[in-house]
Amino acid sequence: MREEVLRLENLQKSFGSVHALRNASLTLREGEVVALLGDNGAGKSTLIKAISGMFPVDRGDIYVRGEKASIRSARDAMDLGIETIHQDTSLAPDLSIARNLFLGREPVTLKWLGVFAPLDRTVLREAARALLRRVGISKKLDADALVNTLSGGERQSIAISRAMQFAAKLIILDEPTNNLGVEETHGVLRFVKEVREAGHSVLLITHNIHHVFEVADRIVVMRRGEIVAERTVADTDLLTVESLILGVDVASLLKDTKAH
Ligand SMILES: Nc1ncnc2c1ncn2[C@@H]1O[C@H](COP(=O)(O)OP(=O)(O)OP(=O)(O)O)[C@@H](O)[C@H]1O
Repeated sequence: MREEVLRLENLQKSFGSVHALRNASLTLREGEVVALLGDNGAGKSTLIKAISGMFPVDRGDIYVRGEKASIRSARDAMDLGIETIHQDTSLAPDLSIARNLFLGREPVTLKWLGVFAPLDRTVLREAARALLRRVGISKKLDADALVNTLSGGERQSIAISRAMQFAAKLIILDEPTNNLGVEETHGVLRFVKEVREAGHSVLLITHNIHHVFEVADRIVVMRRGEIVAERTVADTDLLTVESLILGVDVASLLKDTKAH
């Protein structure tokens, strides 16, 4: 069996009287794309915020590659190889696309005697162009353009490209194709597949079930803070997944609607 990348054991989180997470347990393995599904308010964002260090859980444990982890900040999560792209993702608006893609990890040139130059703009620009080509957004975007000149969808593509380029083990994508055009959406889905082939894992939150069937290996469904079902994509179908999300038998609902 493949190596375990992340294991959540009985996570609980309440906001006042709202139980956003109730004993949520989940395991993700190397090279696996898991789609986290659920209706509005099911607890998906709360779960990924707990994994990405945005707030602590009230109870429960998180294990990363078999070791119990204490994730108290986004930095802790990144140091453990977990990168999260949130819906309201933040880039540095006054810097270029190229700078944003490599923020904090700018390529350096090895000078003779082993001295590193602080930032090689030529290498940076070329690496940025190659990355934009891979995501399929190179036609429209110039690596030197400032991020504050981009649309919301374009910014999302840049943030996703950055995470996919650098994430060590696990990438969490929160509604990654929201606001994206057709070409950008295909670029992101293709990139998710590539990331899996390279042995990384992806936790994908989306309301688009068609995307789930295109890229995910496994589906995990949440309702009212609980994980209520897990299925491999190969062993399920659209109607079953919709029924699990809503907690009703969608097939018989459709039959009843036709009968009336
Ligand atoms: N900071 C907060 N303060 C109070 N309640 C919160 C907070 N964050 C989430 N909740 C509540 O916790 C529950 C789960 O919310 P969460 O955002 O995790 O759901 P979700 O599955 O991500 O929903 P959506 O698909 O609409 O984004 C909801 O009832 C929500 O109102």
